[in-house]
This record gives sequence, C-alpha cells and structure tokens, in this order.
Amino acid sequence: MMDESISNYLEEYLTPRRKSLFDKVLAERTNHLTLVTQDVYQLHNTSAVVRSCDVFGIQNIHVIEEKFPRRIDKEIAMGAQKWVSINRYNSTAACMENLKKNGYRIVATSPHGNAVTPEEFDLTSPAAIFFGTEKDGLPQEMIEQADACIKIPMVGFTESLNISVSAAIILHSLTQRLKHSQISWRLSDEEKFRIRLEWMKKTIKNSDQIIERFLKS
Ligand SMILES: C[S@@+](CC[C@H](N)C(=O)[O-])C[C@H]1O[C@@H](n2cnc3c(N)ncnc32)[C@H](O)[C@@H]1O
Repeated sequence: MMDESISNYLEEYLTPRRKSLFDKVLAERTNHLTLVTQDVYQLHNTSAVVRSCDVFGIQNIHVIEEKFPRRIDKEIAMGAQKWVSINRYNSTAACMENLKKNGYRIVATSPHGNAVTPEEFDLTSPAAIFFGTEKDGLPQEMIEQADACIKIPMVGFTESLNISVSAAIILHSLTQRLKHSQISWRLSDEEKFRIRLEWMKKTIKNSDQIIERFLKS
C-alpha cells in the first residue's frame, strides 16, 4: 500500500517519454529465463553480459563470486546494472538452492561434449543458464549434474567462444523462440510494479529525498 503511494508520487517526476519507455521495456521483460555467471573475473565480460541481459529482456542475473569476491563492485558503481536486477552469491550451492527453490532448471553451457543446441533446447519450464569462467569454464561435475547443457556449434580451430559472446548468442536464440511460442513468459503485474519502482528510485534525481519529503507530508 505504502509502495503504491510512493510509486504514484514518483510517477509525477517521470516525463511522458520515460513513462512510455518503461511500459514498452517492461512488456518485453522475462523471468522465465535467467542467466548465471560463475566466477567470471574480467569486468568487461561481466559488463557485456549484463548489457546483453538488458537488450534481450532478461530481468535477473545471478552472479556467483566464489573464487573472485567483489569483482563486479566497480561495474555496479558505473551503473551498468541500472536496468537489470543483479543477485550476488558467495557460493555456487547458495545460488543453486535459491534458483531451484524458485522453480528453475539448472542449465549448463559448454563448448564441449554432448549437449543440445540453443535451437533444440526445451523452453517449456523456467531455466537458469550458467556460464563459466574465461579459462576453465564450468566445473565438469556441475555440467554432468545439470538438468541440461547447451552448446553453440563451432566449426573453426578455436576451442571456445568468449563468455559474453556465447551468452549473447544463446540469449538471442532462446528469447526469439520464446516470443514465438505459446509459453507464458511475461512478467506478472506485481513483478512489473516492483521493477518499475526500482527503476524510478534509480533514475529520478534525489529520489531518496523526494520519498522522505512525501513520507513526512
Ligand atoms: C571461454 S569459455 C571457457 C573455455 C573453457 N576452456 C571450457 O572448457 O569451457 C567461457 C564460457 O563461455 C561459454 N561458452 C563458450 N563457448 C561456448 C559454446 N560453443 N557453447 C556454449 N557455451 C560456450 C561457456 O559458459 C564457458 O564456460
């Protein structure tokens, strides 16, 4: 109730253009798919992955920082995450537990072995797509225990794609397929409301003070 009043009040500070942009972007957002990075340590890769999530409509990204703690602090300070919700974990187990609790299948990605292509991947239930580190990729044990594994076919001499490139290719393929499917992939009204409120708080100048003034009035 209080959030609803705050939201209505903050709406007054949005231009008509910004309001319709929020509506347009939220209409294409999904939580049916989510992306997980496991100990990705190069900031430009994390930044590119977050950007791809925004571009392809993925609202939530899960960042595991088991071996390289606090790697994305700088990215957060630079505002790369403004439109995407970043969930951080210091262990893979904690991340998996949270995802499974929320109904996600655990899906590995790998340039090796037996796996389905993005075009063959079963989209019917929610999926959390894991991407591994630049050097070693995902642990073999994790790949074997995952509910599925996705591999982008490669025909060159190079052993693998860059992590952010592979994330963009997979997200593009899966989101296009979702949009042409009968699967219910869009956000609920409650999810849209929460995200819109977060976006308003992040983008309206001095939103903290505005809210404080509103609460006192
Ligand atoms: C640079 S690769 C890691 C290479 C590592 N030597 C390995 O064996 O996985 C980083 C991450 O990008 C993703 N990736 C790279 N190429 C891929 C491909 N062809 N198909 C699916 N995922 C890929 C995977 O998530 C991988 O863990």
